[in-house]
Amino acid sequence: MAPGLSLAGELHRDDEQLESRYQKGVQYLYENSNGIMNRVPTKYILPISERPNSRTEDHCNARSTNLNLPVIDCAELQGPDRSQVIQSLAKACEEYGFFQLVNHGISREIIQNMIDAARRFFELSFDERAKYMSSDMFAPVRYGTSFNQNKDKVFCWRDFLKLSCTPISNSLEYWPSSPIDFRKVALNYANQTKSLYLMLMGAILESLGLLEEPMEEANGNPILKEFEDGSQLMVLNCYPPCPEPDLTLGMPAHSDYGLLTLLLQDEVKGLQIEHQGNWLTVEPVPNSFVVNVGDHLEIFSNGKYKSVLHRVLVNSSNHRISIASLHSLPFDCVVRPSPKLIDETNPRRYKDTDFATFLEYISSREPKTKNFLESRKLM
Ligand SMILES: O=C(O)CCC(=O)C(=O)O
Ligand SMILES: [Fe+2]
Repeated sequence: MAPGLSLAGELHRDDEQLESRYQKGVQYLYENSNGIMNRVPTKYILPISERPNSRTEDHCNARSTNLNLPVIDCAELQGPDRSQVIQSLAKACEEYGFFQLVNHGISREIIQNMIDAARRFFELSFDERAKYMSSDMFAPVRYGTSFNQNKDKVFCWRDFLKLSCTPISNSLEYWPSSPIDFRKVALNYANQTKSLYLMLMGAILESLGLLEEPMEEANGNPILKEFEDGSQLMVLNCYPPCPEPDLTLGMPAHSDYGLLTLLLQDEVKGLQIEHQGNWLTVEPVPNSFVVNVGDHLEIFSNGKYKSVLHRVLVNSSNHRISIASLHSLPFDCVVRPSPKLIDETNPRRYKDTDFATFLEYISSREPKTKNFLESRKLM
């Protein structure tokens, strides 16, 4: 065989080997580096214009600028004099698309147990984690890496475990059985976040003027049948230390697809949101949730509430864990602007959409193209 051909063959094989290594995720890379990974592999290096500190992007980066999000106090939301906090909620959803939720009633223990269970899952051996790898978007459990590992040309520095909770009774038996208490802890956490979401959704509907009666306070939850039957997906994110954090991202800029996301982050910062043309870092507040408006709520509110772009930075010294709980209507439901929010001065701004259209969009999309929401806009 001609030497050139043999060399090409070798290179090809090397590329394949590397590729299959990257498919195993960044925690795998980290674990197998023996603590000496000085450079980030080329696979994770973003073009200059997309790096965290790029100023050539439309947005100027503000890595050192921290943001204290508007704070919504759940105790006030459930108290007798709610009008003030309902107004603050509306303002936060319009201006930031994000808020910090405090006094939410989920105990410190449940929160800490969930973060610990997630951390311990990502510390399991690779073979144990790999049992949950799947490219099926409908799998009740899915372990993977990057954003869309079958499409991304450049990978991001993140591994994830997605747990479908719709309905939990059908999914639970597929969730990881290791660490030993994982299912119990995640189930408890999923149920608690669902109740919290329903309470918040009641307040959001009220803030949009869409509830005939104020929220029922009998058991603290509104009666919102179609929301109760809605979908819930939990995403456990793991961002290991990265040797060159300025060259890559934990998650690229994206918006979340559902109505609301309830995000728990540990004490390590990394989440940035786009606000008035800047990337601002959200300060972690212990025992609170970061809540954000998703694409479906922007559509449902006919553009009044904003589904805002956010991304995640990585760092060279600390692991970061976050847990996102994404809530929406049932998968077979059509999401459309609420008819009560459409009139002559406020024409309909979005097309109807459903979950199948969304899945089709993300599985066919080229990385970095405009987000899904843009494709639903009428003007
Ligand atoms: O890790 C974070 O802080 C954000 C995660 C996120 O945006 C997501 O899971 O959609
Ligand atoms: Fe997100």
